[in-house]
Amino acid sequence: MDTFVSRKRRRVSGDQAIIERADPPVDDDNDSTDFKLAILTSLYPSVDQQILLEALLSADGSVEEASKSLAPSGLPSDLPRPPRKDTIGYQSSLTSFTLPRDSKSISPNKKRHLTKNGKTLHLFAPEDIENYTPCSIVHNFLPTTQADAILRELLGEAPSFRKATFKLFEREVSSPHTMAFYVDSLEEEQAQKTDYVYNGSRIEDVRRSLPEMRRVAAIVQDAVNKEIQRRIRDHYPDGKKLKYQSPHEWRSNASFVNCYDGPGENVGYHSDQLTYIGPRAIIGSLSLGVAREFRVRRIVARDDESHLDGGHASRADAEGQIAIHLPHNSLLVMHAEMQEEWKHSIAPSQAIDPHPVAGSKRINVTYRCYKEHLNPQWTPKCRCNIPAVLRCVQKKKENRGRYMWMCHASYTPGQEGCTYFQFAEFDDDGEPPWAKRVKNTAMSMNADNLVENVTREIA
Ligand SMILES: O=C(O)CCC(=O)C(=O)O
Ligand SMILES: [Fe+2]
Repeated sequence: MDTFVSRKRRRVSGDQAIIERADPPVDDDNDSTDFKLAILTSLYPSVDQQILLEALLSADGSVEEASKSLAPSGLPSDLPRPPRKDTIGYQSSLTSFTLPRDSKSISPNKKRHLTKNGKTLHLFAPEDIENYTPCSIVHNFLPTTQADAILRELLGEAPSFRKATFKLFEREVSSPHTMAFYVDSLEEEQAQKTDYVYNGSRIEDVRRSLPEMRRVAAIVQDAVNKEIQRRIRDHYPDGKKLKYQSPHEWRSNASFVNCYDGPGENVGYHSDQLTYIGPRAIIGSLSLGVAREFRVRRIVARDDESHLDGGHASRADAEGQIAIHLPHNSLLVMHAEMQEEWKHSIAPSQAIDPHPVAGSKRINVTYRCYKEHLNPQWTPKCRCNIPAVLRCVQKKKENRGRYMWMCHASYTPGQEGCTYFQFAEFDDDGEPPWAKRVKNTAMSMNADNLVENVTREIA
């Protein structure tokens, strides 16, 4: 699972070599509100995020105080509770929203605030979603029987899913939902267990993709490649792929499967980790079972006031929270501009409509394309001798969009690490300087295998 919380990084003083600066020009305050909210969410999974946020604000940002105010009765009595709506088929907080007639051609990159007074814009129609967010959606994606088949297959797995845990100042905190990680081959399974590092630790429970997951992966792959081409043609400047976006076919070779059991389970605002999927990554995300709300919001640099419209708009309006309704059997494609420029979450809900097969559960499969040249055997290691994490500067205007390799501990709460930092270089196709070497090695290994097989056959 990706890091879905962040924290204030420790600052270390003193001169350092350029490649190991203690104070990289990055996101020093990296969304501490999101982080605090994630802690509160993990402590009070069934309490609405809005209520948690109110508690946090009333407590001047102190998680401890906010937690105290929430603890005795479960809910502070003077906090507003969002109204309950009993709309059939939708999460309760979803409301219909009519966009202006001329809205179709507005690119999501245009600086126009769609949300006002911090309100959430709710989108349902595919054309609105692709025009106003970095995502596109395909409803009724699989034949009905196949959607049910993969849902049943994964519901069979879900009881053994685990919450992602992370250490926070000597305390273990867990994500308010469960998940598991799947890869296609035995070789990949072994490499994942021994080489790959996520939030500073290795994943012990790496699973092999199940038969229906594999069949669906092939369909997802075709659909994602089509959606990528359509996006490039219809939405990107001059109909060209973005800088750092891969020109190669998108291939699904790993997936995280998430399970949200009941309305309270959720995942806080985050961007997916780029370490193994690279810059301008694309993710295919299949939703099954209970319909839930996927929220996205733009990342606004902390020192960038330009979005604030001369003081007339708030930061919340500049971030522009948008809710995308994800019904059963829908494929959401997170396009190349998503992870670097936007954050996403699954919001806790007040009420859900039970699904005939899944009951109270939503299952989500995020199909990912792990890059061979980002296998940890090739990427930089920090001074703790752990593969460095790849991050993109999001919150500081000055270096926004630049990539960097850094010690994982800088972003893992409660963990001590080193101060390793290095700007990451990629060519226009998102390939690091060592990519050619990786290709040559792979080619010579294939040639060796071929010779070995032929020799064996002759003998
Ligand atoms: O459940 C979802 O739709 C999103 C999950 C997610 O963001 C993730 O796995 O990184
Ligand atoms: Fe994610």
